[in-house]
Amino acid sequence: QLPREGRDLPLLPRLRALGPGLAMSSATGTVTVQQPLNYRAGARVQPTDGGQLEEVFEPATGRVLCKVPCSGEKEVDLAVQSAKAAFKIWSQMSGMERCRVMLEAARIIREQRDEIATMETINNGKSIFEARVDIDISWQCLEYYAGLAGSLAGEHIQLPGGSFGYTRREPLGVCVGIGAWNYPFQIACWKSGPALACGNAMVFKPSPFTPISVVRLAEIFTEAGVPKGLFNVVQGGAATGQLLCQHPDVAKISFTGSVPTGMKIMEMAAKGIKPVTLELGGKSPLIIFSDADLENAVKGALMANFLTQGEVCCNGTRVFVERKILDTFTKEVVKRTQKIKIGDPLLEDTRMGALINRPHLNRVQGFIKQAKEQGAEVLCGGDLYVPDDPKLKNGYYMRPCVLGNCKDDMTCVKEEIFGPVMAILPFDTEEEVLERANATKFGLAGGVFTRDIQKAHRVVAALKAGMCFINNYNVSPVELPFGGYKFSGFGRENGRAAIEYYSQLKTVCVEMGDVESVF
Ligand SMILES: NC(=O)c1ccc[n+]([C@@H]2O[C@H](COP(=O)([O-])OP(=O)(O)OC[C@H]3O[C@@H](n4cnc5c(N)ncnc54)[C@H](O)[C@@H]3O)[C@@H](O)[C@H]2O)c1
Ligand SMILES: C[N+](C)(C)CCCC=O
Repeated sequence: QLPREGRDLPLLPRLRALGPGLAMSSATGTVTVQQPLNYRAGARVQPTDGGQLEEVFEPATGRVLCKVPCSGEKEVDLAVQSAKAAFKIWSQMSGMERCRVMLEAARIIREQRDEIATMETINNGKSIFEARVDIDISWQCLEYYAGLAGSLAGEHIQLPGGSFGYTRREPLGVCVGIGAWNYPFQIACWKSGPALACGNAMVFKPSPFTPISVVRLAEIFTEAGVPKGLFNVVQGGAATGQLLCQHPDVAKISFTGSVPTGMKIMEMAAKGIKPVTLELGGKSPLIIFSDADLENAVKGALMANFLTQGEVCCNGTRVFVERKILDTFTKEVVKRTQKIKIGDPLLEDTRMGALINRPHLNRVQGFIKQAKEQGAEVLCGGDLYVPDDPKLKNGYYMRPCVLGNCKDDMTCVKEEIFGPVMAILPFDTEEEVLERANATKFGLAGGVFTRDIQKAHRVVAALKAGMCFINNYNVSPVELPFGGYKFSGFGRENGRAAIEYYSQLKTVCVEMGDVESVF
């Protein structure tokens, strides 16, 4: 374990300290994590009151990477106090000063992209190919908000008699970020980017399944020059998350996770009148019209379903296909799905790694079993996959699955599976498909493939979803706001819109004449 602050160590020893060879040469099945994974006041620390130990797995092998103590009340309070102290300094800096520090953080992430991606792959199980993209999106996010930091401004409003008013966009204070396990590093950047740009401090709690990479982000912020304590990490599960949400000095909660947990977060936030951002689950529709470019539509359907082993909130898992092209489209989708290379996620040519853990893999398998019982036809995949490499035999792999003969009332069509399972549903008319696409409690995303430009815009305008794609799916430029309708949550991440959710507006009314009193 490293008692010293991360920033005092040169790069290579720091990477090695995470485990033998967690550098570019890391191989699946070789890493163990020894350093503390809490981060407070600019350094890795052991929690003062770390209770229950959570085992953290390497999904590719089923090995235990480390055991992480869950933070209790005292540690949570120390992290919040550390953030509070740093907030006093950071919130007084100009936007341009914050911009420079954040740009430096983005630069370091970019420079260390491969090492961070390796760490993410080892802990999450997604392919290294995808993890690198996640890290690219992460530094781009910090770069984007660094750029906005210097331009945050209020407005001046002229009033009668020379009086005037103006508005100031002010930070909220200590923001809490709570993350899911599918995009651990990226989620932390999507939250800390706008939060820090607006002048806030943050305490972040990653999922107990993926506690590792976000601590590296904390170190990078410190190296880049943020005040010590501006970005802290506490580890733990629901109990630690509750302590954070209920802490009286926390001004805002930004949550990414499931709908049931989102409801609990909102209840806790309501008791403290704290603003919340909720990035929740989905069961999004992808509509393929018969005039679509078939090649692009097929590629789009795979992008909409199989990134990160299907563990993606905005996945277009209900693929509505115009009946005229149902057979051609389905045949092609099945053919390409069967070709997806599954296996060791650190190998360059792997395109699907391992699911997050054994219980989740079993849950996904349960959905497939139920789909069959309800009359769906497994057109390909859905079974467990055991790689030839003996070190991977206890990993959490399955073959990506395409379901045919699906009906709207089947569980596999109604519920978020959060695994590599695509449901294909035929449709006949635009009106019908829109009705069916919107018949869900969720509203995170949606997509349409067509060559008819008017139809494309008409359809996305009618979709009740926060993030819509025309002729593509699951691309995520950081400039575009991302977030849900209905049970998929509210608030936005990315884009200028996120600034609204990490700042508050103060209005100042200035009298230039005498007071005209009514008394
Ligand atoms: N909309 C988005 O941007 C987005 C992105 C990624 C994942 N998700 C959703 O996340 C879900 C999968 O993630 P998950 O399984 O980690 O979700 P989850 O709700 O189980 O956990 C999310 C986080 O909340 C914490 N938590 C759990 N109970 C809590 C409580 N009572 N109080 C405070 N914190 C608590 C967990 O420890 C974890 O850090 C899926 O539904 C997926 O769609 C949404
Ligand atoms: C980067 N993606 C693919 C748009 C995923 C965003 C986060 C959702 O789980």
